[in-house]
Amino acid sequence: MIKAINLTKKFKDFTAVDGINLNVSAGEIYGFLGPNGAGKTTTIKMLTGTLKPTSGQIFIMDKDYNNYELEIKREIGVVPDEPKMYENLKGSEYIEFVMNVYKLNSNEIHSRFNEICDAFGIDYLNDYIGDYSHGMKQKLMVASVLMRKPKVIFLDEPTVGLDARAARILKELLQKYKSEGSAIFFTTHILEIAEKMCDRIGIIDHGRILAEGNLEELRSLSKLGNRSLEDIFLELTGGSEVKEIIDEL
Ligand SMILES: Nc1ncnc2c1ncn2[C@@H]1O[C@H](COP(=O)(O)OP(=O)(O)OP(=O)(O)O)[C@@H](O)[C@H]1O
Repeated sequence: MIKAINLTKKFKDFTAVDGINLNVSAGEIYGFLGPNGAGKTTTIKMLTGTLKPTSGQIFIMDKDYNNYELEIKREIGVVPDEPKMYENLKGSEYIEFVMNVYKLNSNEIHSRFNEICDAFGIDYLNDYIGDYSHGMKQKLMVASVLMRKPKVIFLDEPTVGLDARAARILKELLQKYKSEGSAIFFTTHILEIAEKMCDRIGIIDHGRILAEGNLEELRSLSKLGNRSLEDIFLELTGGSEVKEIIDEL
């Protein structure tokens, strides 16, 4: 469902993403981990068509971005790291706008949207988005994407700003969509979430994928043996000296 071949992004002479390959299937949750500045958001922006790759190819549902950009954008769901929404619209007007853009008018979509709002406790649709907190915007953004039940869903650090209940609901919803065949690609800094939710995990640093696989496969790559994802992550990304740094403080 999501395929990237030799994907590269350079900003002038700095290479932010360096020839990565990705393959995410239907019914799979793929977690993309990496330290700050590793290249996660740049990758997601390329996969979702908001940033043009310097080189490489992207296929979404077997369609090449170069030939089917609009069709792909119509099909995918994207929850960006910052919920950018029209601040001068009310929540209800924003949802009407999204429904018009995507030409959605079925009872099914309306009732799914209402169910997601109930689950998240979104009871502020009559207020202006400009007055929402980050978490309130994030929940509305997630609802506006998931109501469409996209077959391919990208989320950039989706739980940031969500309270524990909303984060739990989001995790459950993603599991449900996965079980119904969606391919889900998300970035996170919360290793516990990746450990619990992902079928496969890719660890990126300095624009390159250092390791990829399920937890067992990542463990077998680690010199440390049967360790947590946090240990593996720190070992691979050069953070294993953390303890020594703390000890010296
Ligand atoms: N438009 C840009 N122009 C120049 N450099 C950029 C641009 N966008 C990103 N970069 C650089 O590319 C690198 C990767 O950035 P990116 O935002 O993809 O990292 P990230 O893994 O998402 O980090 P974080 O976890 O901190 O969000 C960083 O060094 C960043 O400064």
